[in-house]
Amino acid sequence: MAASENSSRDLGEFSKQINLDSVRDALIRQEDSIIFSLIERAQHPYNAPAYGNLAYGTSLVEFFVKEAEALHAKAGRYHNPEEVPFFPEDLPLSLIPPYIFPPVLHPAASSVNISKKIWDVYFKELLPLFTSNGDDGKYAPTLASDLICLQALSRRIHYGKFVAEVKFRDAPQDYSTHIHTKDKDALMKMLTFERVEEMVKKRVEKKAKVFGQQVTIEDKCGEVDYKVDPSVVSHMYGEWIMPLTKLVEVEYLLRRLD
Ligand SMILES: C=C(O[C@@H]1C=C(C(=O)O)C=C[C@H]1O)C(=O)O
Repeated sequence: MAASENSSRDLGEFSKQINLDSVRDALIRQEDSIIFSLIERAQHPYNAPAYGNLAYGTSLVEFFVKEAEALHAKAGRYHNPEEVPFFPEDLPLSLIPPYIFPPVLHPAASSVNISKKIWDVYFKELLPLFTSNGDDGKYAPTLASDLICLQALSRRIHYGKFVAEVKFRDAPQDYSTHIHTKDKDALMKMLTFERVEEMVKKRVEKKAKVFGQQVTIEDKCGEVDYKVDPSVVSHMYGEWIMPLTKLVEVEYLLRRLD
């Protein structure tokens, strides 16, 4: 649909329809993208030369992601408030007319960007957990898979802005008290649902089992070999993906009354 086709009435209606169930459904759907992206990347070993500095001070991965983001920017990817680039500096303008996304978020949302943290966590913590040691020399498909992983993780983690918005709308007075006093701990406590987090960890472990097994015509008995260790996926969610999503929620809420 072109920009001119989304009427302001439709945009307003959509903005009102979003609720905690719908944002949680979106997060559940994004689990599939994240797990499939990890499975794709795990086909290759760690491939250290893709991440080391090249002679002129950058790395192959930085070059690859910057160039890819420039192309995606031209195609309008970053008009979408769900998409946050890793290298926002000097991105080219979009060549296509903007699609007008429903104005769900507070305008200060655009200043919430934890891409650098996500980048560091992905390369320092996550990648070594689900790839084998070694170097197969196939850096182009390796980096293409890294890009998909990074984008899926970033979209999920920055989606915390939408989660925070619906939580704020459900209890504006309670959140406002802690926003005024900039009480990050109190905000973190209010937005945390441990029971939901336990369900997320169990579900992603199950999805990693279902999506990551060798499918054969004959039924096989005995040990199943998974493409990515399901307990590692659950661990990643518990240690990094959910905490970073909550960090985005807190950062968004702190700016919600600006
Ligand atoms: C995203 C939410 O906020 C928090 C973060 C969660 C997550 O990242 O999956 C889950 C539960 C909450 O502690 C939510 O309430 O659904």
